[in-house]
Amino acid sequence: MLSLLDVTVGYTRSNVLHGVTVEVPTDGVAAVMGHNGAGKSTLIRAAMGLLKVRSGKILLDGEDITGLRPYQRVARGMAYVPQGQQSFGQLTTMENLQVVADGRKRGRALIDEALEMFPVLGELSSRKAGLLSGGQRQQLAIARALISEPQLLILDEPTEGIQPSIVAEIQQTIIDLASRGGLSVLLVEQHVGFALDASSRYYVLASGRVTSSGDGGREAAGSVREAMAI
Ligand SMILES: Nc1ncnc2c1ncn2[C@@H]1O[C@H](COP(=O)(O)OP(=O)(O)OP(=O)(O)O)[C@@H](O)[C@H]1O
Repeated sequence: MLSLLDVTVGYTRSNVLHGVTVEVPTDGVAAVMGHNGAGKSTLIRAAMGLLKVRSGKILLDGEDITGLRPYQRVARGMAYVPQGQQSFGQLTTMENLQVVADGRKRGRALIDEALEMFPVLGELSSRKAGLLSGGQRQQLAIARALISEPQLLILDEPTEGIQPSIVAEIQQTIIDLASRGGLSVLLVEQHVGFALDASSRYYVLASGRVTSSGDGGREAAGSVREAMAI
C-alpha cells in the first residue's frame, strides 16, 4: 500500500532518518516503534510530504509520490492524525465532524458510522472539543480522519497520555478498522504491547535506522524489546 524505500530525511544539514525502508501492507497495520527521538514522527512527516525526502522513494499503491505535496497525498486517500489530538477547540464535537463531512455525498452516513465506532462522541456531541478529555479528543481526531474516507490512515502515538480504558478502545477500533478491509494503517506507537497486538507488520527505529522488523503479533515482543533494549 505505502512503501518508504531507503528514505533519508533531515531538518538541518544532518540527517534524522538514514536509509529507512518501511512497508504498510494493503488492508494491514504496520507499527513503527522506538524511543523518544528515534525518528518516528519524522518518518510520518516524510510519508505525508511535510518533509522533503533527501534520497529514497515513497510509493503509494506502486505510484511514485515522492515529489507530491501533502494535499495531493490527501487527495490520493492518505489521512494523518498528528500527535496531540488536534481538532477545533471552539467547535463542538459534532461541528468538528461536520466540518469534514460537509460536501461529501455520504456525509451523514459517515458521521453515523463514526459515532457508532466511538459512542462517547455522540454522548458529547454538543460539548466544545477543547473541553473533551485527551482520550475523547483522540477519538474525535480519528473519527474526523475516518470521515474523509481514507485508504491509508496514519496515526502518530494515538495512546500518548491517555488512560488505559480508552487505550484499549482505540486499539480495538484500529483492529476492527483494519479487519473490515479497505483501509491500511501506519501506526507510530511507543507501547510495544498495543502496537504488536494491533499490527500485522512491525518496525523498530533507533537513531533513525530500522533495527528490527517482522510480522506483528505478540510473538514478536521478545525481538522488539531486545531491539529497544527494554
Ligand atoms: N523541526 C525540527 N527541527 C530540527 N530537528 C528536529 C525537528 N523535529 C524533530 N527533530 C529532531 O529529529 C529527531 C527525531 O525526532 P522525532 O520527533 O522524529 O522523534 P520521535 O521518534 O517521533 O520521538 P517522540 O516519541 O519523542 O515523538 C530528534 O533528534 C529531534 O530532536
